Amino acid sequence: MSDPTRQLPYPDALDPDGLPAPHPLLAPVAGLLGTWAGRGSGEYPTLAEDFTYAQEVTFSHDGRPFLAYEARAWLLDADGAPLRPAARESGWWRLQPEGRVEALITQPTGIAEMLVGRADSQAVDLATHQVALTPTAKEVDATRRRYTLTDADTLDFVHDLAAVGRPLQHHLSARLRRAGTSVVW
Ligand code: HEM
Repeated sequence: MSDPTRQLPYPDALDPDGLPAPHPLLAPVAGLLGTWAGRGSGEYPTLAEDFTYAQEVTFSHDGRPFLAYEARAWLLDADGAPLRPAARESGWWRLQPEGRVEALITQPTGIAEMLVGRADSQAVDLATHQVALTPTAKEVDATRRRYTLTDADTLDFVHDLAAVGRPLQHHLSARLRRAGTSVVW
């Protein structure tokens, strides 16, 4: 039986100023470390209706040159109340010299994305390197993601999608606030 009070010898850190110190290659993405929450909206030409959603995103590290990434979203009704669980994903953002990023992100819908791109202290841009699909997953050809630190506590996110036979186009936009600041679901 595992003991829930047992401390991992190498816990993940959410705070860039805490211990372990972030690996130097994480410098361009240090501003992302922590938990973010907020709201977004989405659309796609195959969908009958646009939608609004809430999302929580966490970036952490264990001292090595990658971010652990986790995100979960749920749809909201017209009054802003939770409607049902939506997209979840988790993965690893591997930082390379000169702010180059290699990201691996998987979703429970059977989609595994490998993305490459660049980070500077203001923004991270990622675009598809490869997509792998389980046999029953929806067809996804490519995605493009931009994460912008509008200020130290505000993270804007835009996600474009080429899927189900449609060319790359807007799927999601969200504004997230650093947890502990004024979060609006
Ligand atoms: C915050 C994250 C996301 C939210 C809230 C979201 C929301 C939605 C919603 C509401 C739908 C309509 C189907 C349904 O009701 O489930 C949908 C469809 C879809 N989404 Fe997303 N999505 C997100 C992220 C993603 C990502 C990361 C991908 C791909 C890498 C993706 C790919 C798709 C595809 C392929 C469809 C199906 C389109 C179709 O069959 O017509 N979504 N999404």
